[in-house]
Amino acid sequence: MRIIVDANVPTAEACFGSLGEVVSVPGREIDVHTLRDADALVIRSITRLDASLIEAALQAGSRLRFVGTCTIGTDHVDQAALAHHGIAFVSAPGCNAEAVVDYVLGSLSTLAERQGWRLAERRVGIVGVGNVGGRLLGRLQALDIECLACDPPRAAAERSDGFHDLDTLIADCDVLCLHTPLVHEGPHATHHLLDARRLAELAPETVLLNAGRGDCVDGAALRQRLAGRGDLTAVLDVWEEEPAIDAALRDLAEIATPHIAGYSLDGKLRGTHHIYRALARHVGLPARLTLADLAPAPALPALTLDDGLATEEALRLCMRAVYDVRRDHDSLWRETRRQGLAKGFDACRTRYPLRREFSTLEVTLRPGAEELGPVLEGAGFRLSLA
Ligand SMILES: NC(=O)c1ccc[n+]([C@@H]2O[C@H](COP(=O)([O-])OP(=O)(O)OC[C@H]3O[C@@H](n4cnc5c(N)ncnc54)[C@H](O)[C@@H]3O)[C@@H](O)[C@H]2O)c1
Ligand SMILES: O=C(O)[C@H](O)[C@H](O)COP(=O)(O)O
Repeated sequence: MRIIVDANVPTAEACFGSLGEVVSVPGREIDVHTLRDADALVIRSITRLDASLIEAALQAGSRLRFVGTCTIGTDHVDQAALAHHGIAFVSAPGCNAEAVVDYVLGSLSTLAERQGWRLAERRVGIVGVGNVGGRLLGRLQALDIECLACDPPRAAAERSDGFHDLDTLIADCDVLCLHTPLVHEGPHATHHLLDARRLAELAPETVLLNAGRGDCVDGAALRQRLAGRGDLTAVLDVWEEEPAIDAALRDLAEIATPHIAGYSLDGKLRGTHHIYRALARHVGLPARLTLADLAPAPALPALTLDDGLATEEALRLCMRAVYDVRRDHDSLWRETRRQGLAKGFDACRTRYPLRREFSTLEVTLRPGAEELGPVLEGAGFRLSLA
């Protein structure tokens, strides 16, 4: 069996090598020629697998029977076209959700420090309360931060009154976090969910964070609002037209990163392992590797805190010890200037430094520092007492 795997999938050979011959190809270069000799395809979100590519590959003699994406998002794959041709499709729901939540907490904590406010004073609106948004809600509530949730599909399916509509979040929240999938059609379409009208309605000083998909926000309208009134703070991880992003919007965003919110090693390995198990099942072979076999021990497994740190200071210190979002902002800035927008954006992603999740760090509290426990645990760290 010939398995084409995106070159940005870690541990590909270790996992898929036991199931067949692995051919590594950069995700943006996977085309009809690559697929002609493929039995299985393992991708990430940058490979656009549309109906015309699938049909061209099959007409060229491809034996493709399985497609797996090691990602949460699936908008890059025409699932109906795959089903039409009897090709199995599997994605990895939730695989990097914890990493996205780490990114959001790290970004908010950085803004709070720069702009002189406290996280606990802000009301956060979460749009899209699935694997990512649901975990974010849980961690923010554990930090005693007031949250409003907006998820019309869930509200309808669960007949719950725990959800609010988007306009309520826009009117009542200081921070708006977008974690919606990209959906083009239907009653809950998300393309330009934040359009010019809604962007104009955001109150001055609002923080708008998008870690869902770039097309969920009208980028040109956001650019105009930021350039014109200059009274919003934007945190953007995802962009329209990736990798050729809007340079002016990059410059106006307070935190601008190259679609890496979910790029923890842990998240990538969960995605790879999920697809490895699915492909093994598909071909009737055993999947002997466990997730624990793939993940190395963290470089920073533990740290100890003494008495004397203010709560938000301690939180920021622990977060940055594991993951500092400012590094990704700086690298997007540097590489897109040095190499041009598209090349620089992709370079940041393909050469992404090893990043672990907050839960890989054990924080030991010395006597006198015990009161930091609930907040650190709420943020996702493991705790022990000295
Ligand atoms: N930036 C990154 O690195 C990164 C990483 C992972 C996922 N993502 C993106 O985030 C999206 C969400 O991830 P997830 O794991 O939470 O997915 P999920 O499918 O578990 O949850 C998505 C939620 O959004 C809700 N939703 C759908 N349409 C909506 C609308 N119009 N308004 C409000 N809510 C709506 C759904 O009901 C669902 O509960 C993914 O589809 C992916 O595109 C980005
Ligand atoms: O949907 C996802 O899981 C994320 O957006 C994913 O982390 C994006 O990374 P990529 O697939 O582009 O490498």
